[in-house]
Amino acid sequence: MNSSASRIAFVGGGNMASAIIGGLLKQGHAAGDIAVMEPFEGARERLRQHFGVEASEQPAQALSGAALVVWAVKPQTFAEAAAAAAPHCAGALHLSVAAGIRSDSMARWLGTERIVRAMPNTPALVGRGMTGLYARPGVSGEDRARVERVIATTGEHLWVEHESQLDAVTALSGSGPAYVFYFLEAMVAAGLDMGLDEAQARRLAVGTFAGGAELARQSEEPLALLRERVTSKGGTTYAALTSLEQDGVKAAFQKALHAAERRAQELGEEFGR
Ligand SMILES: NC(=O)C1=CN([C@@H]2O[C@H](COP(=O)(O)OP(=O)(O)OC[C@H]3O[C@@H](n4cnc5c(N)ncnc54)[C@H](O)[C@@H]3O)[C@@H](O)[C@H]2O)C=CC1
Ligand SMILES: O=C(O)[C@@H]1CCC=N1
Repeated sequence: MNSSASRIAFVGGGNMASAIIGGLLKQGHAAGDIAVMEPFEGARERLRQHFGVEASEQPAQALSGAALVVWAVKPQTFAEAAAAAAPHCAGALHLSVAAGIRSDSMARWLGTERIVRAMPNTPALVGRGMTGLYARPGVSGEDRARVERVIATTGEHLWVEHESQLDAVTALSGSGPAYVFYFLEAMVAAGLDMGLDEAQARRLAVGTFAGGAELARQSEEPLALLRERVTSKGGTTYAALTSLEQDGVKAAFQKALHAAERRAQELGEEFGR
């Protein structure tokens, strides 16, 4: 087992851990400096084959000597994983991607204040992630910079000042890719109804989302103005947007994000004890 300042251990080796490990390796981090604690043999084997990293169900093996421990387990299993892992990660900096689990709970379980929470999203898999970060008071600038270096391998990040804001980040960008896919599914289905084939409809819908998002990114103008520029008086866009408004889609969408935020709060309460 290695022991070095660049050694990173993951607790949980599923989707999010894989996205971050993929980003680290692409940026030149040595596979030999990454280890994963993962209870399922199938998942361990996939990690070894795919990334060439060490994977073990034994906390001591996976965690000892890690300078950074990344928590990528479900909120429901965090407490159980922490009980097994805590004795083996003394002196480490901790980074959690779990939705809802508060840093207060982590500090209690792990006996340290060196905790940063992150809320990434799955476009991290292709280097286009958007991650919100929160550092517990007292986390040093050096520790923040270390976390930034890891997260930067998966895309962009932004810091929030208050931990409660991470629940909003979770609702907006953490869950957000699912909303994008949901709208894409609806656009593709409509395209099929109107006589396009699946491949054509998918290409048009995905290209439009990517292009619209890029235009918004490069523009400093209000989003409403970008929308109005598409909307000719008495034209097709006007017809579509009027139909959406009549059906209360914008209000329903905002309500949906509040439901996600509430669920993040509940996860923290239910599984942070
Ligand atoms: N999937 C997503 O879009 C996002 C997920 N998250 C958060 O990331 C965390 C992980 O989510 P996913 O990677 O999607 O889940 P996942 O189910 O793909 O991965 C979780 C892994 O943890 C392992 N595990 C279960 N019990 C364990 C234990 N006691 N010790 C160590 N490992 C254990 C499981 O075998 C599994 O491989 C969650 O807390 C979720 O809230 C955050 C942002 C986005
Ligand atoms: O659905 C969830 O709970 C996780 C957190 C954000 C995205 N997936």
